[in-house]
Amino acid sequence: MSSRKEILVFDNIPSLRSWRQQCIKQDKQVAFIPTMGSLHEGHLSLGKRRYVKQGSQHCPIVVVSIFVNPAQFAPNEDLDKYPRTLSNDLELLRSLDCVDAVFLPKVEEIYPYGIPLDVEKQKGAFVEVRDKSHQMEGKSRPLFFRGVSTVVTKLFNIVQPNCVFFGQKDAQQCIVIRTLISDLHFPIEMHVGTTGREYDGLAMSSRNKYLTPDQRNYATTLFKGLSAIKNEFDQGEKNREILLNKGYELIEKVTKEVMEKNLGFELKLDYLSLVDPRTLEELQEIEEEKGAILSGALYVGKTRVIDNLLLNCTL
Ligand SMILES: Nc1ncnc2c1ncn2[C@@H]1O[C@H](COP(=O)(O)OP(=O)(O)OP(=O)(O)O)[C@@H](O)[C@H]1O
Ligand SMILES: CC(C)(CO)[C@@H](O)C(=O)[O-]
Ligand code: BAL
Repeated sequence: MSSRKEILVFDNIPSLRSWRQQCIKQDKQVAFIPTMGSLHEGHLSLGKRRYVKQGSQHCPIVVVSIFVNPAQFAPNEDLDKYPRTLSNDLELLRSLDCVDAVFLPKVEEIYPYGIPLDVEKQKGAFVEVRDKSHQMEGKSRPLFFRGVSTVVTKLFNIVQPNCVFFGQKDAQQCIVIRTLISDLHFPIEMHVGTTGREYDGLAMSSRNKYLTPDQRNYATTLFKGLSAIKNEFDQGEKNREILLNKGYELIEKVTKEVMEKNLGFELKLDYLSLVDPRTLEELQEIEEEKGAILSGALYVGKTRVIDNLLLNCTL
């Protein structure tokens, strides 16, 4: 019978730090996967990818953090009801058999002055990645990337990882973090894992737990819209209007269907976006060699589903 690797659980900064010091003394490199918990296969694939690809010689130690970060939630968002499933998360991580430590910091330790969601009332140090945080997701969630950049900076300083793993599902987040690593001179190598999807294409996400069975059936609408656009791009179309119209048409058709069926919820498209992967500027025409990030957000009832597809580019 194979014995499972024990996972160390650190619930405060000093204990994590003193363990990390031991790793440094032993010259052991650390891989780090920050999460907000409520883990699913999408998260786990990030861990497996590190394990398989990097191999135990590169980063033999894997640390996962679970922290629902209040600073990235707007006052009208779902901080209070965000799924928290710690014992299940720990069990899933144990089943991976490649995670060495889990970091579970408390809100009071990460934000010693408290963290009111009203930004005017916040105190202390915050981190902004300007010019990469106001487009796409940032347009709908204006302080989201300030919250993400701040907590990721704090976590990087505490964990001191050699390499970090983020998911393509949050494409703009990957670009913001890459810029943060470079501009703040963190000696960290960043890796992006491809989006883990359900059998029907829906991007795995902790928030999918909010969906009722009827809503779940229609939650693939965004992915279908994005895929219709990508299909057109793959056949040679490069013009924004023609491309995006393919997506709008499909999403509008399904939106009407949901309304007519009177299912007790609505589909509401928040945005579709087609941007330059470096500048995040909206594109009128895609240049073959530069490619584009195609992304969007769709409300399925009150649940906001996001997704993206890369058109001839990487993150
Ligand atoms: N389907 C997925 N495939 C690959 N990586 C993912 C997937 N979903 C999330 N991740 C990545 O896992 C990390 C932690 O994400 P997080 O804990 O916010 O989960 P989430 O499912 O994205 O939650 P939410 O529903 O709040 O968006 C991030 O780097 C995120 O991009
Ligand atoms: C990177 C992150 C853990 C910061 O809270 C979060 O935004 C996420 O899970 O994608
Ligand atoms: N994965 C993104 C976390 C959030 O939407 O808050």
